[in-house]
Amino acid sequence: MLNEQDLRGIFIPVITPFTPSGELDLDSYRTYAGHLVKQRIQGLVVNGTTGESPTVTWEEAAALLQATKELAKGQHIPVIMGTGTNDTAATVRRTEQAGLLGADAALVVVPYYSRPSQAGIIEHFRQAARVGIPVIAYEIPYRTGVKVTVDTMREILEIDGVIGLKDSSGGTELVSELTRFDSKPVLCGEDAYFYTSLASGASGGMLASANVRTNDFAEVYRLAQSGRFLDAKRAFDTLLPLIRLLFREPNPCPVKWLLSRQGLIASSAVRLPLCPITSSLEHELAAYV
Ligand SMILES: O=C(O)C1=N[C@H](C(=O)O)C[C@H](O)C1
Repeated sequence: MLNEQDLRGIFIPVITPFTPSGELDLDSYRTYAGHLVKQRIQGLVVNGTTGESPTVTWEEAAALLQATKELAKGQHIPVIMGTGTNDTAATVRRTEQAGLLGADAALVVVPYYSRPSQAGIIEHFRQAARVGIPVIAYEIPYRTGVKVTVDTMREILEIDGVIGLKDSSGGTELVSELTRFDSKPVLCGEDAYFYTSLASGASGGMLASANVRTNDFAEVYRLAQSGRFLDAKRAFDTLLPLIRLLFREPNPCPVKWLLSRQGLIASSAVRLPLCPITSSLEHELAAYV
């Protein structure tokens, strides 16, 4: 199981490879994730946004978790599983199942679509944390449709069993306010803000773009951790053009295209409503193959 102290460094939200006809491609997954576990990373996240959780079935996610656990075991890399939905009871059930399947922690997104009150959001996390496996809260208002305030997030982080936050709020208010008072760890989940978040108190990142040039992201983290912020910024600046391309069209379509061109997965297929990337983006991304 993961604890607060382990929530530092680079965590990779994995993609879910499909065959061109849309079936789960576990052979590709093993090649790709087998490559990732040899990089300078501190954890893997299955069934996150990058893993196309809205269109991956729970049975497929369970198969991915099992494959990931097998690959990560030898390297002692923890595996986190996305279990959050917009239904508290379903989230609790999934978090229980993730624990039984051997996940080291659950990533629980702020409940989306129904736009609950701040009190409802706190209660959602309280119930998920009661399951007994470590919970990482995930704030991503541009996807959920509801914004968690700093005070609410402070309360969520005080819940026993919640070990930290993945912050994709697209700013530095949460990370800088929360870490001012010795809070539980905050990981950056907004790739273009990675350096700024580290400089504002983040303890690492959970970053889709770190699927590519993984060790360069690890180096940005290492430099920031050793207090070499100018060097960290310079290193991060070299990654920014790639990050911008990877988020020009919906994540994870560009990342999958690049991984398939690098030969790590057999196909860049995505499930609708996600679409293959445009040829103009392909053209620009080709420089990173
Ligand atoms: O899957 C994730 O975890 C991430 N999802 C974000 C998103 O697609 O909105 C991006 C972040 O890099 C990691």
